[in-house]
This record gives sequence, structure tokens and C-alpha cells, in this order.
Amino acid sequence: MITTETEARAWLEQRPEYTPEAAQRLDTLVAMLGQENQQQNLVSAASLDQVWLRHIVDSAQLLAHVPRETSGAWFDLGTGAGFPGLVIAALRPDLEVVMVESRARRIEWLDRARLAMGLDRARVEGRRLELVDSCHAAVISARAFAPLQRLLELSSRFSTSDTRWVLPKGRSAKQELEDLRKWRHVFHVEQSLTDPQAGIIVGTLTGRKG
Ligand SMILES: C[S@@+](CC[C@H](N)C(=O)[O-])C[C@H]1O[C@@H](n2cnc3c(N)ncnc32)[C@H](O)[C@@H]1O
Repeated sequence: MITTETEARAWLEQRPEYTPEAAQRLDTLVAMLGQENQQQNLVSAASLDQVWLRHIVDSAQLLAHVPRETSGAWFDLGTGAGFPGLVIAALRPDLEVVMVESRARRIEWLDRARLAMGLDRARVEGRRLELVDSCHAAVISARAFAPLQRLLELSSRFSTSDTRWVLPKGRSAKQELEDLRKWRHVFHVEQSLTDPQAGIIVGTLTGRKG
């Protein structure tokens, strides 16, 4: 388990995606987030004291559950402050990372951060998810966006049997998966590296029952 900022930085440093350029992009994000959080409530002020643990590595750990050879679009739903979307884009600049976010000030923030970080292949889909055109996502992530059942209702149209879902779900991961009735899936729960109580739902969606 990663419990300190030092351990979080050390974990990142051993990731193959953590190039000098990626490190610079993440440093830019951390600096900008600290400033922007004084203008709008993006993340809790307390969490900024552990920003590498609570936000950067909490997001980056999702990469361990996605095959390295994955190409295509990574859809991050309800990106808000930028998590995990901006972190994934910083570490995998080769991927088309699509950050779906509906609130105007957050859309403006995400776009500004994306440009400052030099993320040419990432983009912000600044509207409600319900209004985004259907297309195929290679990966779908969503942190603190919606309960699992609702999340699948809203976003299964972006998924095929090849789409990898990676859903940080906090303490409710196992329960939400057990309660899932209407869907056929090959999901399981992985332990979060940043919170002993939290799980990440990982896997593929194979269809809807009935
Ligand atoms: C609780 S925040 C989580 C933000 C970020 N994923 C994180 O973990 O820090 C949820 C975000 O989803 C956005 N959101 C909620 N419903 C949405 C919808 N239907 N379409 C797009 N964005 C939505 C909100 O504006 C908000 O920024």
C-alpha cells in the first residue's frame, strides 16, 4: 500500500510511462491545480496536501489494469478536476484521451490545463455525457461519477466486448458489483494501491440481460 507522498512519487518513478516529459507534465498539473483550487472548488483543500497520493497516483494506478498495447480512445467520464483523465493523458500522450465534463468552469479549466501540459491528443468533450455522439471507446474510466448501475446505463453505448472498463469505486466497489443485476459482464474488483478500503472495478461488459 502507498501511504505517503514520498512513496507515491517513488511508485510513479518506477512506471515505464513516467518519462522526463511525463514528469514535467504532471508537475505542471500539480502547480496549476493548486492555483486553480483557490478560484474554484475542484478538489478538497485537505487532499492537496497529499496530491501525489490522493489524485496523481490514485489516477495513474489505473494504467496497471490496461494492457500496454491498447490503442484507440480512452474515455474518462465526469473528469471534473482532471482525474483520472489529465493524469492518463500525461502518462500516455500517444492515446486519444477524451474527457467528458458538463460544468462550464471545469471545461474551461480542463482545456487550459491540457494546453499548458502540451497534451495534443487529449480533448475535452464539454457537454453532458448523454449528448456525446456514440463511438467506440478502447477504455472507459470514471472516478466519483455515478453509481455502477447508472454509469452503465449512461455509457454502455460507448462499449464493445473489447472495451476495458477501469472504475475506481472507493469502498463500495464489491457491493456495487454484487448488486449489478441487469448486465452481463466479466468484471472483478482490484485492490486500490492508495486506499486499503477502496477497490477498482476492472473488466469488460458483454451485454444486457433481458
Ligand atoms: C464528483 S466529480 C468527480 C470529478 C473527478 N472525476 C474526480 O474524481 O476528481 C463528478 C464530475 O462529473 C461531472 N458530471 C456529472 N454529471 C455529468 C454528465 N451527465 N455528463 C458530464 N459530466 C457530468 C460533474 O460536473 C463533476 O465535475
